[in-house]
Amino acid sequence: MKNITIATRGSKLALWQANHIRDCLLAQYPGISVDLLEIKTTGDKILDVPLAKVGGKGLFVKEIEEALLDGRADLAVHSMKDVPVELPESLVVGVNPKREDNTDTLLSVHYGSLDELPKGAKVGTSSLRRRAQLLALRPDLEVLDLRGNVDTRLRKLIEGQYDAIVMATAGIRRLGLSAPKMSRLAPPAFIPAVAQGALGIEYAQDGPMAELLAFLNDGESRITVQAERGFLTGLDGGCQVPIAAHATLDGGTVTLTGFVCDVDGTAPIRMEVSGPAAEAFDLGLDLARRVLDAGAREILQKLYDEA
Ligand SMILES: NCc1[nH]cc(CCC(=O)O)c1CC(=O)O
Repeated sequence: MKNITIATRGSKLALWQANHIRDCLLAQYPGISVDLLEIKTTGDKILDVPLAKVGGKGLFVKEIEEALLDGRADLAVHSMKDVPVELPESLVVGVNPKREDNTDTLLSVHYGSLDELPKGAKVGTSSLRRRAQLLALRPDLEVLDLRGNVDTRLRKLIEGQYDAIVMATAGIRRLGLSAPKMSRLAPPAFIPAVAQGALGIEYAQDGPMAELLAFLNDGESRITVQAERGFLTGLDGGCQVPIAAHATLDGGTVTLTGFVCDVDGTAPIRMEVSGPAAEAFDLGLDLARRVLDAGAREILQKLYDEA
């Protein structure tokens, strides 16, 4: 193939990620050309409603998958965190490039850590997972909605609408963003979202992309993402519920921590499992079953009924 088209969202982060993969392709295959096709997704259009209330899975990928299915694009670069567990039948996310730091970061103008925030401080995030874990650690905080692209969120912080905001460390690093004070919110106290920090490349299963893109896959990233997505699959959860997971790989053994709690941070359920890397996805499914039996079933049912 001489010309390759990458479908991507138009946000700064999405464009950085698509351009990163474009650069990798150009370096690997001198002489090819790579174009970006920018696509506006439902998630990009609905900016005034908290994501948890918009509902539905795959808000950031559906229109992009349509471009893959009708041949307008050859591949799509996604934040793996935004990719639902169910894909259209003929498409696969067959490649996970090397993963960035998967933690969250607290950004603030005045406060260098969660402990330093004054009583009742306003913290911005629209993620139920971040909200719940913030409240579990600091029940006094006032957690407020915060939508928009990564740079919009940072602007709202600097303007003084919030005492602090929480964003994925990966997005901050990729865009080279900073705030006067930054501190990492990391496991075991603060568990990341499933697949946070990972990219996923989606393409038609039967086409030439699998072979062409194979060099971009990172084995360790693929395995940790598989374990975490197994957990998400077993919980039948989208990003609209407080679900968190964190996998690590040591030799051939993957260790997965799974976490579910109520939206106010109460009734936390945290469990861990270890097993062979080759069974990463099934380990995640197993852990989900155990977490459901330990009380997560009631928590999630309540949230889905309200949605
Ligand atoms: N839902 C938006 C989204 N999807 C992926 C990232 C961050 C980058 C990543 O996790 O790879 C973000 C922004 C954020 O959560 O702060």
